[in-house]
Amino acid sequence: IFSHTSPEMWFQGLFPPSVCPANANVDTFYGIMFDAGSTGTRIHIYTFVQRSPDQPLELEGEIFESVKPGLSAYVDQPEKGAETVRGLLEMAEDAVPPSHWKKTPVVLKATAGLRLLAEQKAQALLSEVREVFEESPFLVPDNSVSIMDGTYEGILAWITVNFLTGQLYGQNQQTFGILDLGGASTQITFLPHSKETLEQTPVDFLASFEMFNNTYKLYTHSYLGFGLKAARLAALGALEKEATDGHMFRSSCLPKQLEAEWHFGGVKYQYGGNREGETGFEPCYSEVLKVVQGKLHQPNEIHRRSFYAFSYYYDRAVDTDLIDYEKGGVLEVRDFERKAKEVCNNVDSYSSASPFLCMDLSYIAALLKEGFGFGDSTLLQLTKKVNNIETSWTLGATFHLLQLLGVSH
Ligand SMILES: Nc1nc2c(ncn2[C@@H]2O[C@H](COP(=O)(O)OP(=O)(O)O)[C@@H](O)[C@H]2O)c(=O)[nH]1
Ligand SMILES: [Ca+2]
Repeated sequence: IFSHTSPEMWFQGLFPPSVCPANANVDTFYGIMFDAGSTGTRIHIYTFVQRSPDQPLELEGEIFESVKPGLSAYVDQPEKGAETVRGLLEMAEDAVPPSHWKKTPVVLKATAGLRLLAEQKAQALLSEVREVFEESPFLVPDNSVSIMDGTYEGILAWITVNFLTGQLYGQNQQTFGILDLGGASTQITFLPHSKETLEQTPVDFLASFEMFNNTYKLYTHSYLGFGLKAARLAALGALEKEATDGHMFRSSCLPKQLEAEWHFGGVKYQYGGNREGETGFEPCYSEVLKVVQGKLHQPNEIHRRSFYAFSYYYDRAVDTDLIDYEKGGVLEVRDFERKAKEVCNNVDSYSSASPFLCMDLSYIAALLKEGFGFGDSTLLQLTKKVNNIETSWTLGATFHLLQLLGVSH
């Protein structure tokens, strides 16, 4: 069982852990979780304290660092890919005191970028990372380097957000759903309240999960190929074509005169604007609509649940001043469409930002409305951090890991 650091412990941050008066009699634990995402690799080093054996572990803080590109960009240089992990792991040697190295578990979970690679190439990358782990001074549990099932990606992010917002313990539990938009896949997860949802949902969209002495039966799904960057390729038609070399993929979502190239998942793509044809919101929206229309399950109950949205939902909302980078904010689904219109109908005045801004916003609007079936006025809480901890599946995964290792229960 876990709980938040209590407010009266505010003074802890002022002292190094070893001399902090509050730490005189407490045990400190660390957990290292790597997120090998499609666009980058990130290390999350969590610190937990246990004040006495019969008290729950408390999450004390997080150290976070990241590198780009992700492991999948090293598809043909697995050793070089693993070196990026080694660099981040060296940071952990500074963050965790040497006396704790041997009992601090280190785990890496890869998501959609590696799911999309040929099995053999993905395994070669993972086995190089495994070697880096074995050479480190940390505890390497069985199966510590793997590709995570998409179902867990959603569940664990749901655990993180609901833990950080205090919904998993105490009275008045009112859980939030989560929307995660990665580079290569996207997840939707919520706790259904209505019997209809449970009855009308295909079984592979429901998953039971045990955490903090509770069993949660969640609606969750990870859509592979529906992440923001994968959707760009789908909208450009670059996924249907076998040979991408030398071919110019054009879209009405891009600035008319643009011609450029882009590397994703180890492949080079050339793309450009619709020199002769139409541009602007209308044609762009119908392009991105084709990517999502009729392809996603639409649970009715989402109209009555509240959702937290992060990752690319957050990043694009920041890019277009819909929310503040530090504070995040609350948006309606229609705000993304409104912004998409504004940007797409004036692409040239936004060309200093990413040339994909119009396409990305249009895709987000289409995904929310036509993909998941959200209403225009559904409220989304855009959040990057809660209590200074990243809203990422990695925290949920670390809880799960410590539970498995018997550090907590
Ligand atoms: N809040 C938050 N966002 C993150 C973190 N790590 C990655 N992201 C976001 O995740 C998005 C990229 O998705 P990625 O994980 O690379 O692709 P995936 O493999 O398809 O999930 C970007 O919007 C990043 O800003 C994190 O620790 N915290
Ligand atoms: Ca991710």
